Amino acid sequence: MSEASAFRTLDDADVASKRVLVRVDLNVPVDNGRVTDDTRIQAVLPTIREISDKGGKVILLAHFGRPKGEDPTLSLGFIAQEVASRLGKPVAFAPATIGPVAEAAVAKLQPGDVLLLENTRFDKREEKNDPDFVAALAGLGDLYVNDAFATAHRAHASTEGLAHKLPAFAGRCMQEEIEALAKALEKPERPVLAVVGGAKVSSKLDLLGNLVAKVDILVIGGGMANTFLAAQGKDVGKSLCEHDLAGTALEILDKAKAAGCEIVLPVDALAATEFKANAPHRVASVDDIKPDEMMLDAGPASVENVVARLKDARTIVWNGPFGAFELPPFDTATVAVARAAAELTDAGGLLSVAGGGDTVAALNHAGVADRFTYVSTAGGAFLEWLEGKPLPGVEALRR
Ligand SMILES: Nc1ncnc2c1ncn2[C@@H]1O[C@H](COP(=O)(O)OP(=O)(O)OP(=O)(O)O)[C@@H](O)[C@H]1O
Ligand SMILES: O=C(O)[C@H](O)COP(=O)(O)O
Repeated sequence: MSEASAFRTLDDADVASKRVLVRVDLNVPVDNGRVTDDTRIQAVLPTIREISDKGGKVILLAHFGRPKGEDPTLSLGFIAQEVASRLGKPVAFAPATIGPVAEAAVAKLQPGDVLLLENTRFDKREEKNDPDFVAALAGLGDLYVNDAFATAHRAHASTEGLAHKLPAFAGRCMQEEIEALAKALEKPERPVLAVVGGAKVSSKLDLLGNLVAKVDILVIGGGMANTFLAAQGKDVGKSLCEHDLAGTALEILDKAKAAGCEIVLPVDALAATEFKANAPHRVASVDDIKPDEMMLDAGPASVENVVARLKDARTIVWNGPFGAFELPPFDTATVAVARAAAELTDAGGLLSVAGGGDTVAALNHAGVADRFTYVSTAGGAFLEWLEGKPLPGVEALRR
């Protein structure tokens, strides 16, 4: 039995005229109210279309960012239009997740209609998987479809709790992700090189402890690398860094040593005093960062180190960019490593899998996403899957 057939899918769901709560990941990169990479939106269109075409009433549930309570800057209102224009049909928006406003919006739906509810994380009970909040969400639907593989590592009300309250099914994106990742990485050829970078240091650092037992080389980049460099006693100036997590970083280095996993940290950086595109910058050794400087990208010697390791690797798994790639020239390291991985993949010597909202945006920016063996919508969830951890959102869907 394939991994995906362990789940009920849309093939098993009778959606006609039903109110179908569909959890999607619309946590897309945005700049000035504009979606800069729509991969996650495109990924959920097949599920929305299929339910709508079969006469179901589609009620989309999604989060955006990490709000602490209601936060108008993190409203999903503008995303409804973004989904509608790609779907080719209207998507209504309710400025509430539960309660009378949401109920009224659901009551208006005709078969085939699509509605997006407000950011699920505006209610603190979402992340606590609170039974009352789950019940309130469940009251809005007859069926539940989870199409948010990228959020499946969270045991939240809309990603896990609902699956126990309503008949639950995997959406097409969820199904494809589970199958494709299992196929690509079931028995990865070694050496396996993992790249973990990006900005979500506190939520991803812990899992590196397990990852070092699974991969041969772990390349650490972005804000994650700064945290390790600081833990080693280096002055990282004003760089993105979680100083409190120095102890965890050192433990991970010990675990890597014990597991025989090589850790590759940056040796140089593009250092700047302003966080903006084209900020004046210099190439600096990681031992020579001034107190007012930020390491906004890995430097050329670091890139050379990574590319050299990559040439010997047979598999690369990648989440998190090397730098603030949205702001040129701090995209240089990410683009260089992405292109090197794409070339080695084209040449047939490397299997390349990458994932994450911003990571995919970075690969698209480098023009190489379609040359990778597989690109997942998921970042944190992809890393936890790699670690071998059961993902609560996936587990709750098992038959
Ligand atoms: N050195 C750095 N300093 C500041 N920001 C950085 C640095 N390196 C990377 N970043 C930022 O990290 C962000 C991406 O990190 P993140 O961990 O969210 O990756 P992701 O691929 O979106 O994964 P996920 O899907 O789990 O969110 C980008 O916005 C980028 O600007
Ligand atoms: O971007 C992601 O990785 C997912 O949307 C999950 O977001 P979170 O890390 O804020 O839970």
